[in-house]
Amino acid sequence: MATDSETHVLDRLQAVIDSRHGSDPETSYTAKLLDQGPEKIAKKLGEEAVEAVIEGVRGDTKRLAAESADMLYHLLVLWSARGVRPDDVWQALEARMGTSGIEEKKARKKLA
Ligand SMILES: N=c1c2ncn([C@@H]3O[C@H](COP(=O)(O)OP(=O)(O)OP(=O)(O)O)[C@@H](O)[C@H]3O)c2ncn1[C@@H]1O[C@H](COP(=O)(O)O)[C@@H](O)[C@H]1O
Repeated sequence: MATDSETHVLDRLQAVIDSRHGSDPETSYTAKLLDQGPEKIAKKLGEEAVEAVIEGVRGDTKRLAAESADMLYHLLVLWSARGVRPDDVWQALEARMGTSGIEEKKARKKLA
């Protein structure tokens, strides 16, 4: 069985988020978000993404890292609300490894 240090923090965070379905929104921010539904969570993710973009443009690396963490947390909450499994995303990324970004772009155009 994998220990905490062997399991990626995103997978551990996803497990905590998943466990918050049905928890008290007064004591859990995740439960509060999940109660509000995927549309509200997606809107919140958009706001967090904009904050990360702003720090990316400003170039403050510490603030960019902090805003990136906020953004990733909200993305994981959205995955949980919509039933996307992190492994699905990791597999999509794995499948693209070894192909260039340009090839990936051409493949997407063919699918469209
Ligand atoms: N990683 C996070 C995390 N990142 C950001 N946030 C929260 O996201 C919110 C973003 O701040 P904002 O100012 O944008 O929003 P806000 O004004 O607080 O909230 P809104 O009313 O606008 O929605 C803050 O309240 C942060 O605390 C997080 N809340 C929880 N987690 C993780 O989720 C776990 C479970 O949290 P609970 O469900 O709260 O127990 C925690 O142990 C953490 O590991």
